[in-house]
Amino acid sequence: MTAVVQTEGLTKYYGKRRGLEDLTLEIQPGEVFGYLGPNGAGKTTTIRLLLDVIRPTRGTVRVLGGDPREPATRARMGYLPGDLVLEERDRAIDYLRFLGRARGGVPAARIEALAERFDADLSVPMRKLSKGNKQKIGLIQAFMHEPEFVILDEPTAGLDPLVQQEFLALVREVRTSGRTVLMSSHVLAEVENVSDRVGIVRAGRLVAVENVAVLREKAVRRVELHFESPVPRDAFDDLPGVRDLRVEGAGVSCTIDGRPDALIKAAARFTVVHLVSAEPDLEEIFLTYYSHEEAHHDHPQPA
Ligand SMILES: Nc1ncnc2c1ncn2[C@@H]1O[C@H](COP(=O)(O)OP(=O)(O)OP(=O)(O)O)[C@@H](O)[C@H]1O
Repeated sequence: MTAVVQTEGLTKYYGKRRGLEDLTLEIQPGEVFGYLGPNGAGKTTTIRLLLDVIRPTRGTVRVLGGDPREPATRARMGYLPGDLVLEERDRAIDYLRFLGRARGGVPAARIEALAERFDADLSVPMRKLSKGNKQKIGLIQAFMHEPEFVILDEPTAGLDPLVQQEFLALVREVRTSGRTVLMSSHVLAEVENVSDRVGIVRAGRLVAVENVAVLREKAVRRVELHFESPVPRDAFDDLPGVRDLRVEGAGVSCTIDGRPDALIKAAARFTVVHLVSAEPDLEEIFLTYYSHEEAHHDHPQPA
């Protein structure tokens, strides 16, 4: 199977300023890859290299098995830029039809169906659209020619929650059809529900690539259980992965590292009336990666 993205030692300097350093990454067909990092980390630089908007200082990049410089490769891709600029005088519908023709013909019904999903008004001049409504036009043009590989730079910026849900549903459909998505964000919550893997970039370097399922399993979560009648503390003492245990009457609360299996089995001996489990906070895991990286770079050990 040919990788959709394959980079080796990909590096970009803007003069002396580092944009991206030594990125080696593969993304496989049918994957949704979340690309995360704080402002200035190098996300947009990576995306522009994949699209041949800028050229690498060194290293190699292949996209869909080809050279991103080839128009034939570009034609198989969809792209939502982070700094979307739209021709202000045009109506959105005219702009989308124009792009559709330039891309070899996109059925009008497909444009209309996407507009309906995103509740986008295509009939007004684009200068009259709010930021969120402009972003919808950007998303429609990124998906409407059904590209094999969609690259989205901060796609959910400015979208209201309902439209965000619709967008995530569309990304899942694209994956189901075997196509591939790369989406960047500086907010983990925006990508974790839809991504198969997440790459974390910081200060121009890829710090970690993790399977989202693995991240979730590693994650720390807070759990509260309420029972029908008071439970003995020793039933919950020394369970693997359980810490910060508090038992007060019929209530038990604790923090779980990894799997909740031992706690669930201990609790199952009593009658559980209520259970609350806070979503794992993946931000904390990322902070762990970040601080390792910092320790490595900023405080080198003497040889
Ligand atoms: N055209 C440019 N000229 C000079 N430096 C640049 C240029 N574009 C990016 N940089 C620098 O490269 C580094 C990475 O920037 P990049 O835009 O790739 O980050 P990002 O992760 O996309 O951040 P953001 O979320 O803020 O868009 C930053 O230090 C930035 O200042």
